[in-house]
Amino acid sequence: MSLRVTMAQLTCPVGDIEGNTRRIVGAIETARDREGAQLVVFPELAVTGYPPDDLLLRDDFTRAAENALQAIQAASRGVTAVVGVPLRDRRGLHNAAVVVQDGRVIARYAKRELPTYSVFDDSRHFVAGDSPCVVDVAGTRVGLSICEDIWWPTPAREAVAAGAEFVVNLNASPFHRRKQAEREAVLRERALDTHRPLLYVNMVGGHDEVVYDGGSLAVDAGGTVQARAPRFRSGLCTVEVDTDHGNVNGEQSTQPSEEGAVYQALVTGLRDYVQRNGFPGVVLGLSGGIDSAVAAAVAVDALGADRVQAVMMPSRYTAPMSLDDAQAIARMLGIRYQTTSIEPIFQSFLSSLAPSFEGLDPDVTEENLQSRIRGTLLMALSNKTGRMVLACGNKSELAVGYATLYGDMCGGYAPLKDVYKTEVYRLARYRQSLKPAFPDNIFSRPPTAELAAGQKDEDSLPPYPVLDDILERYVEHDESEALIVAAGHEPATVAQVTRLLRRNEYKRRQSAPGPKVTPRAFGRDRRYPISSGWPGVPVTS
Ligand SMILES: Nc1ncnc2c1ncn2[C@@H]1O[C@H](COP(=O)(O)OP(=O)(O)OC[C@H]2O[C@@H]([n+]3cccc(C(=O)O)c3)[C@H](O)[C@@H]2O)[C@@H](O)[C@H]1O
Ligand SMILES: Nc1ncnc2c1ncn2[C@@H]1O[C@H](COP(=O)(O)OP(=O)(O)OP(=O)(O)O)[C@@H](O)[C@H]1O
Ligand SMILES: NC(=O)CC[C@H](N)C(=O)O
Repeated sequence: MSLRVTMAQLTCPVGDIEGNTRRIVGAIETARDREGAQLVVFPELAVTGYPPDDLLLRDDFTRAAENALQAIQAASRGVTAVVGVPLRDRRGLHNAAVVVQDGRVIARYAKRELPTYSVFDDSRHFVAGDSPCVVDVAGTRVGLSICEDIWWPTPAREAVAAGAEFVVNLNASPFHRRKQAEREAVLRERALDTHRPLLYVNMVGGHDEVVYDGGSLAVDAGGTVQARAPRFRSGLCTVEVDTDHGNVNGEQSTQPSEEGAVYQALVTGLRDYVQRNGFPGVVLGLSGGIDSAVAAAVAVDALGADRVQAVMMPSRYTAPMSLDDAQAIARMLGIRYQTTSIEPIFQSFLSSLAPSFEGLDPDVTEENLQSRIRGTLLMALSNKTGRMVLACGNKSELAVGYATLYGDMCGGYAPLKDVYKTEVYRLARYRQSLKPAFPDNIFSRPPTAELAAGQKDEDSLPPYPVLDDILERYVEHDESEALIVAAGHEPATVAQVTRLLRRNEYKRRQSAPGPKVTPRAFGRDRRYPISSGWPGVPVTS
């Protein structure tokens, strides 16, 4: 027997039940009429988008999602579709999949493994299912599973024990570096365990702090990937599942490089944040440094050059080279560019504060004032034009608090929030290889905040390759300080970095959201207390 199945790799914005229903109905019709599909499989919670978070606590929301099934049901004449939707039964609310066939609902399946780690919070809203679900589609028995289910052995094993000839898996699986390889390894393990083909259908698009990268997969019973859908692009991917031989026939689309995937995740995250929140464009401070240069390139690739506005705001500390480089970046990217000196405002602030600061030496206070003046000017431009401000800081800076609250941290979205400084350089090189966007200077100049005379980042912080390695070990791998020292880092440097990391949780908590691209991002993913007595900070009460 063989079954023609369309993996509907859709974009499903959270809360847009009406729009998602339209997209699902359209995909069912196209899959049936154009692709000749007998079965169409959608991503996890395609009706509501994922994760709807506490919208799920509202009866009116879950009822609207359930009502949407009527239109989807009606569209299923002559075909079978598996659609992700929250469903309530007498046990509570489930993260469910509904099977519609020929205008009728023929089965309901409740997700069994509810992830409550990383960015996921399924147990907060859902009750876990406890049994497999196998449906008959044109004489072939198909087992159902939802996202996290496939990362564990039991759900697929039990579906096969209940007669499934292959298993479909509905996903809302967020991107991070090397995630696709992790998925392929898990699917291989599951196929080898069950001796059945598996179809893995993922979502596409940016939702606040996560990005779905698509890349739906079809794996044969021997665990070999036989079809790969494009990454970061919505569309239909149709495969033929041969259940007699445990084989799958489909197309292999070209996959991006590791750097290309991270860059596309940033572009997708920013584009969808701006679109879903209705901004006409973005505005950013362009300093001539590498962070704002890469943020500007991401914005151009996400929105088009005409929706990106850059402002150079020089002070007495701005080197002529910074002005030249900022102008060159703006010209190469083709974006609107203006120069607004902060000097008169800075001068006026200093005069107003002079009586209060009498007898006190200049310090970081005066540095931060410049940054806050820039933030204020950018917010004024935002208010006047409707364009959202981009915060251009990177993960290394945010980790150690090397950023100014209400200054360079000001903004609605931070595209580089989960990108270490060393990765910013790699992304800049990747982007430059596609189409020149930056003058060579930005690769060779030592990073500087230019908030004081002759300032360099490395005066305050360890060299970025050292800093980033310590951060990755501490943040992503939870390594102890002793382990990081044993890996070859200076004890004093490790102590400095981890102390700064712990002390700056308050700053990160006030930072703009940005797209997760590492296995552990600040924000929804890494949840640490702000006030904490661990380790060894005595609590005074
Ligand atoms: N636990 C806590 N909970 C809540 N609030 C807390 C807090 N601890 C301090 N604070 C508050 O935070 C303030 C300190 O934070 P903040 O004012 O940001 O200032 P701060 O962290 O002291 O300084 C900002 C640093 O970022 C550097 N930097 C690097 C690159 C670029 C830029 C730029 O701006 O372009 C800046 C700059 O050179 C400086 O070293 C304190 O004065 C206090 O008001
Ligand atoms: N002179 C300036 N004009 C406009 N914006 C600025 C200026 N200086 C700083 N900014 C803004 O503040 C942010 C933080 O500055 P920071 O120096 O950390 O980054 P950068 O200049 O982009 O890169 P680098 O760290 O490599 O110098 C910048 O990304 C930019 O958005
Ligand atoms: N929505 C989910 O259940 C996702 C969990 C899964 N392990 C993933 O990230 O791919």
